[in-house]
Amino acid sequence: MRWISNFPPPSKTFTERTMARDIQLIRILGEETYNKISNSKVLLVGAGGIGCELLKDLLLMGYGEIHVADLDTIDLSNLNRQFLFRQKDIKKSKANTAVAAVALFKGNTRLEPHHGNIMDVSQFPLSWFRQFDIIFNALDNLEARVYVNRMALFINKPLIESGTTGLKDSAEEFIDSVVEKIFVEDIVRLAKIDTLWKTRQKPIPLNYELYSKKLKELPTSIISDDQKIWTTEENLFVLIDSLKRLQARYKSEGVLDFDKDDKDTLDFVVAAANLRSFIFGIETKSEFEIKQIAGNIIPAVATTNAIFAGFSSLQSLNVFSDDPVGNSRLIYDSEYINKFVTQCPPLPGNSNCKACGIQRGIITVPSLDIQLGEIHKQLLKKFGYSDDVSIVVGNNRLIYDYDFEDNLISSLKDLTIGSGSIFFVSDSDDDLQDIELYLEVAPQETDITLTDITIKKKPLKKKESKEEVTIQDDQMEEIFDEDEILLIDEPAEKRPLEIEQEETYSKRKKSTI
Ligand SMILES: Nc1ncnc2c1ncn2[C@@H]1O[C@H](COP(=O)(O)OP(=O)(O)OP(=O)(O)O)[C@@H](O)[C@H]1O
Ligand SMILES: [Zn+2]
Repeated sequence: MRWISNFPPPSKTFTERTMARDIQLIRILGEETYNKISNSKVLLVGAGGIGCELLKDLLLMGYGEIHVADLDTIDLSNLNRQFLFRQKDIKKSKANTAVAAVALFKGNTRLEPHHGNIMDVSQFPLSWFRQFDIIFNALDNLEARVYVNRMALFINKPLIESGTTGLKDSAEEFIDSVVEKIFVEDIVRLAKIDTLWKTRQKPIPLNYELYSKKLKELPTSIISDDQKIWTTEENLFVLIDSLKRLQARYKSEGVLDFDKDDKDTLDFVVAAANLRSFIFGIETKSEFEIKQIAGNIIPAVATTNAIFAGFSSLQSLNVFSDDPVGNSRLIYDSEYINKFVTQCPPLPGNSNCKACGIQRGIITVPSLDIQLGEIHKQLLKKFGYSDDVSIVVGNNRLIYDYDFEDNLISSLKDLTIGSGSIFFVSDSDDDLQDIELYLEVAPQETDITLTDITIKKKPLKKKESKEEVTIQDDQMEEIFDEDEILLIDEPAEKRPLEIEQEETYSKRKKSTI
């Protein structure tokens, strides 16, 4: 990137720094996009691993206003990757702390933290979401993700989604090379960096040759002794044995997740952790003790979070382009061993999908004294449904269908339906598409209003044929040139367990919203 060398040297004051950054941004983005970004207001949901990265990225891109929402407080276990937080911040609100932490480099951006659950309708009603031009998800659970996605669909705002999970799986083809790499080569390299060991004990690489000679003499019974603190050779023995067991299971079961109650995965974690402790002069522990610690492990990789937060922020540039949807890309880890990421165009909606297969709109009422019957009448009139519809509110609470008219004379208040309730209307004749409506109360209005949407006819059901989303091979491209980002320098071959990989991949495609 040549422009860096032309760029003025680091300046001292806040204003100087901010100005310098803006000049840099204009050079990169062009004045038009720069202006659009600096006049945009965005919402970041989640201030965890990805959220901290994303907040930094969005600030550096020069967004005009950023709101950060998170329900949680900071935990000790967050500090390894949620780099905006320090020890002194433990127990404080993530949203408030993240916003305070970036004050030094926030430039001209206005920031607002919100400590709360994004699914809390009283704190975050739909009308609150409307103020934003773009919404970024940096969440760790499906429920909240699906919820924010729905809100974005109700108000037709762009949502940029991101997520990462732990380490990539590899075939673990060669146990020896795994042990050599992790416990010998990497340690030799680390030990050479003198500055790291000024105040700490230097790690000692594992003498693999020496210990591996002793392995044959060991009884397999040690594996079941979870109270004993294993010796170094016992740990190596368990590591190799568990790797073999895991390898065998991988062939039939595919990718295995760590589970503290799964002996094979626990043995591997205990042995690997103890060997590492031995190398670094840390006290080793029994399997029983490690089981308790490892039960809380969060498999998160800081660099992966940083990379995907980067993609997420860059994707937002498409919002300002002339074809936001057409230019957007799904970016995910590559199936190829020497590529880090792959991209493809956004997947088309699936008419069987609860998230994207239905129409969404807003129903506005002047007050909660309105009777359900009036809403029912408006629904039929506006959308053309026959009388035979069913109306469900929230999580599966049926409030009306053809044979259940009792509630029509009740007010919304009496039915305990309030602002933020979601109505799901389906055509019992299966003729017209289903619709989901978000209820808003607007005292300034005099009548019930319904969003202008055209309800289409339902496609005729093919017999049990599920719609499948497939991506053409030529739609997928590798995102970078090989020499730009090459994490592992092996030829571009498919991994040996190609078939399992392919299956996991197609499952993922189908589950993408
Ligand atoms: N309903 C919700 N409302 C607001 N914030 C939420 C909600 N659900 C989850 N969060 C927040 O989302 C954040 C998710 O961050 P977390 O670090 O757990 O996952 P991540 O960003 O995917 O990164 P990592 O993979 O490093 O764990 C958490 O700080 C959590 O409090
Ligand atoms: Zn969908």
